[in-house]
Amino acid sequence: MASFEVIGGNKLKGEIIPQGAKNEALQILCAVLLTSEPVTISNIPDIRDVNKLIELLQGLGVHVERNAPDTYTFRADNVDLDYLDTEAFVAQGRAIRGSVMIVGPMLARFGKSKLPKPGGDKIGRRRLDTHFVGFEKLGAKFEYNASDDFYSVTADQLKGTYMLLDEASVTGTANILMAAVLAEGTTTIYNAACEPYVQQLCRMLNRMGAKISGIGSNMLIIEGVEKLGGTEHRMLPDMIEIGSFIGLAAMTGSEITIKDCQIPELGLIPDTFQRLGIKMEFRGDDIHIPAQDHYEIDTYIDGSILNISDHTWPGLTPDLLSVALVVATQAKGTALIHQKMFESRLFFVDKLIDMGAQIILCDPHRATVIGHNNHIPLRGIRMTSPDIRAGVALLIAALSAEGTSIIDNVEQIDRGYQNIDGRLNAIGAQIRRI
Ligand SMILES: CC(=O)N[C@H]1[C@@H](OP(=O)(O)OP(=O)(O)OC[C@H]2O[C@@H](n3ccc(=O)[nH]c3=O)[C@H](O)[C@@H]2O)O[C@H](CO)[C@@H](O)[C@@H]1O
Ligand SMILES: C=C(OP(=O)(O)O)C(=O)O
Repeated sequence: MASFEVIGGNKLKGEIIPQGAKNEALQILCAVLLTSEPVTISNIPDIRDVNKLIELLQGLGVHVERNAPDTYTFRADNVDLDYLDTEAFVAQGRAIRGSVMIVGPMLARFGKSKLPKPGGDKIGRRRLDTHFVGFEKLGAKFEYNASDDFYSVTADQLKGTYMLLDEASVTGTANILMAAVLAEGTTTIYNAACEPYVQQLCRMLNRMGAKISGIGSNMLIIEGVEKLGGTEHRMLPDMIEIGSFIGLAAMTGSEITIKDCQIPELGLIPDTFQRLGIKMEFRGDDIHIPAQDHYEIDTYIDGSILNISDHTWPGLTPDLLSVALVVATQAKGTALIHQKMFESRLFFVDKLIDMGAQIILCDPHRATVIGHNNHIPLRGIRMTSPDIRAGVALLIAALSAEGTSIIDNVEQIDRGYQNIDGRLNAIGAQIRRI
């Protein structure tokens, strides 16, 4: 297990370019299984979860060519279904959450797929019912083997239908959509997730020959087609990384310009950090955060305490609440952080409390943060990164803290942030990988 030694208290200064979006990449990479023709994808982040998914695709027989550091061409013209029965596949499937999205494309194109319980963050219950109920509605036969946690689906020919999802699952919507594009007839997915990740997938599938309408809404209508062809696709910048950099700039009092953010795709993210008191300027498509010694949390019109909570898109993504929470610890004022979706994502606050933050963990979903207004700096300590976003929140805390911190288990951060130590050191951070 690798660790970061972080010397805190430095102000950072400079420009940073966000990586391509992790959660979009996991969907888009699975979609290459839908065609035998070449698909070229650019702005692919070089991070653990994405590289693991690329290895899984290679195991399945997908031909992978790296044209540039962030650009690959994939050709799924010789997929090996027997690979689904190998130990290597089981290990790869269990390692990441994104592996679940091979099921829809494999089912649609080859009539069968299976998967062990996928990995990903241990942040609470992460059920897959929405995915498999959706496949069943399209006519697939589903089996679950509880002894080895294996999910299997088979179908001769999927048939389009109307379905109302029990929840607007992000990966569930992507998975069902990728099955429906090759089904016979029309599928309507109501209560569909509509994150930019899903919108990007829809646009890519349409370029491959799919007929999807309702993109960006919670009702997707898909007219099935017989086959799909190759295409080119470019990933959006990672909105979670952009939010993390905004939080980092505020906590360390740094002046940072985040380049090429595709600001219209960020939804409520800039607004949320502005409500925490962070000043920012939109310069073309860049976000400039000036150095700020103090920032003050907004209140509601009636003076009551600001509540930052997650919601399905276009609400605030749950993946940024850990960063919002850490930012609030040095703001002037009080905020309630309410993580509605996941029940184990706020426990990392005990480390922030050890660092000197004033936080009351009200219950597994809610924490009240009383900001120090930068009068009392956090103290460097030794801590472990429990999940990807808590990991980055602790890194931000350590960079702002007085003294040295050690963060263990940084593989969790590497799952989603490309060369984070190198990129932050280039603008003045002191992070050593040990
Ligand atoms: C690889 C990937 O893309 N991972 C993202 C994806 O995970 P993933 O697709 O696994 O998450 P889901 O959207 O399925 O659901 C996330 C959690 O929220 C709950 N839920 C979901 C929808 C809803 O309307 N109500 C509700 O309570 C679910 O029960 C679950 O506990 O979306 C999550 C929610 O944005 C993000 O945190 C993950 O980073
Ligand atoms: C929860 C996340 O990832 P995953 O779904 O891959 O575990 C995340 O990206 O914050």
